[in-house]
Order: sequence, then C-alpha cells, then structure tokens
Amino acid sequence: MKLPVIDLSSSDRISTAHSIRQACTDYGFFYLINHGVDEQTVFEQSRLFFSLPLEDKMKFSRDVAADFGFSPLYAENLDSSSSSSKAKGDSKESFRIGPLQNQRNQWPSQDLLPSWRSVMETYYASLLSIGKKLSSLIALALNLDDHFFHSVGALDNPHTILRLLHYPGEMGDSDEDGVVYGASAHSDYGMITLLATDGVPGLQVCREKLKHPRTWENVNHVKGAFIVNLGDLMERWTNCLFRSTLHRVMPTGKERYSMAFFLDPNPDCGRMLEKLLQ
Ligand SMILES: O=C(O)CCC(=O)C(=O)O
Ligand SMILES: [Fe+2]
Repeated sequence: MKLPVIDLSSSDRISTAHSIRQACTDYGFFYLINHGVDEQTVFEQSRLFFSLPLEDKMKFSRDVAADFGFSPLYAENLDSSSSSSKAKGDSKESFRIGPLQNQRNQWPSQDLLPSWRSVMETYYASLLSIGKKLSSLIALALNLDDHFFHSVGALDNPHTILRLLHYPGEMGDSDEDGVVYGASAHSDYGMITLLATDGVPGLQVCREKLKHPRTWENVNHVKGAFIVNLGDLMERWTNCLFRSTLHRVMPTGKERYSMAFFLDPNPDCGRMLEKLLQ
C-alpha cells in the first residue's frame, strides 16, 4: 500500500494542510518525514529493557490504576470484538510511559539502565512538540484556525502515552481459539498516533472497517519516517470526514520493535468544545 508522505519541514503550510486533508480523508494514515528526530538510540534503550529477564521486567509491571509500566506477553487483546474469554492475548510485550510529570510513571533505575530515563524523556518531549505542530496543520486541514486545538485546551496537559512494543516474532500457531496476533485488529482511541517502526514488516491496515470479509494491506517501513494515524476521537470530532483506520500487526517469524506515541487531548477539553459550539 502506498501511503501519502507529509513533509513536516515544508514552509508551504497551506499546501501541506491540503495534503494532510487528502491523506486523512482517504486513509487516516500517512508517513511523516523531516521531523528532525532520530529514534535509533531510543530503539536501543527499548531493546535493552525488553532483553532483561522476565522477573526483572515484572518489577515494573503495570500499575492497574494508572496503566503505566510493563505489560507481559499475552496480557492484552486489542480487538474488543474477540469476546471469547479463552482467546489468547496479543503476542507482544509493552512498556507505557504517561505524561512526564505524572508521578505514577515507572522508571528503571540508573544502575539497571543508566541512560534509559533521559533518552525516553528527550524522545517524549520531541514527540510532544512534533504532535503539537502536526495538530496545528490538522486544524488548518479542517479549515480551522491553526491554534484551534490549543484554544479549546486540547493541548494543555494533553493525555499522552509513549508505548514501547516488542513482538517476539513467534508465528501465531492457531489453536481452537483462533490465530495469535502480534497486535489484534483495532483503531486507536484518541487524536493522533505517531508510530516509529524498526523495519521488520507486520503492520497492516484495513481501509473499509465496515466491509466483510476484511481486506488487509501491508504498510511498508520508510526509513526515518513516522507512520501517523488518527484515532476514534478525531473521526468523531470531524463527523467521520477524517478516518480512524483499523490496523493490526501480524507475526512474521521475525522479532519486531515499535514505539507508538498517542497524543490525546486534555480530558477536560470536551467541555470547552461544547461551549464553543453552542
Ligand atoms: O506496532 C505497531 O506497528 C502498531 C502498534 C499499534 O497499533 C498500537 O500500539 O496501537
Ligand atoms: Fe494502534
């Protein structure tokens, strides 16, 4: 599948906004290039964490209340329609980092992984800044003022999550409960997701989520590009003009790493929006 490419460094914001509008209407997915971030050292740190023995990783096991920290293999099933309680979860392990100021974040100690926290914090801050730039382009793409998402408070203490992912690469052997996925079919929930992948294939999208049987197309890795996709909230906010596209990760037999940054609004901004629209 050939997704549109958006150049974040282009000085022609109007034409960039036009391309974003087209990409979000047609696909809900696009590549973002020239964003100025090198994610290789972040991938290295992520690999270091996931290479730790399971018992060490479990010490950072997700705090249920805050949803931050480590989540082991099969702990999660992203496909809400696969309701069988027997169904095996997704074949991936993950580590979630919430807003940097959140006290519930779990950080491996300096003795364990000396550069981990600082590398993650720097990456997090860069992604937040890219996400904010992108949201002003998305506002322009919706024929709104480029400060729109700022002015409704969406980007004031936004609800951000950086999710480091590791797919061990085992081929999902199907059992009586069905296939084991890397990440089962889902759409993201919020506003914008910025995804960095390591070049190992597996990510697929389904452009027509209401059509059955579903057709899945591979999303290729483009070196240095983020894969951007929109979440359900953006689809809803735009009355389905922009798409929140169904996607999944299939195991290919190869180990795979990715990092998803979810930029979701401040949970209170809905009230501001409602007032604005009255
Ligand atoms: O690992 C990937 O490429 C996709 C991950 C994903 O879709 C998610 O975490 O929401
Ligand atoms: Fe996703």
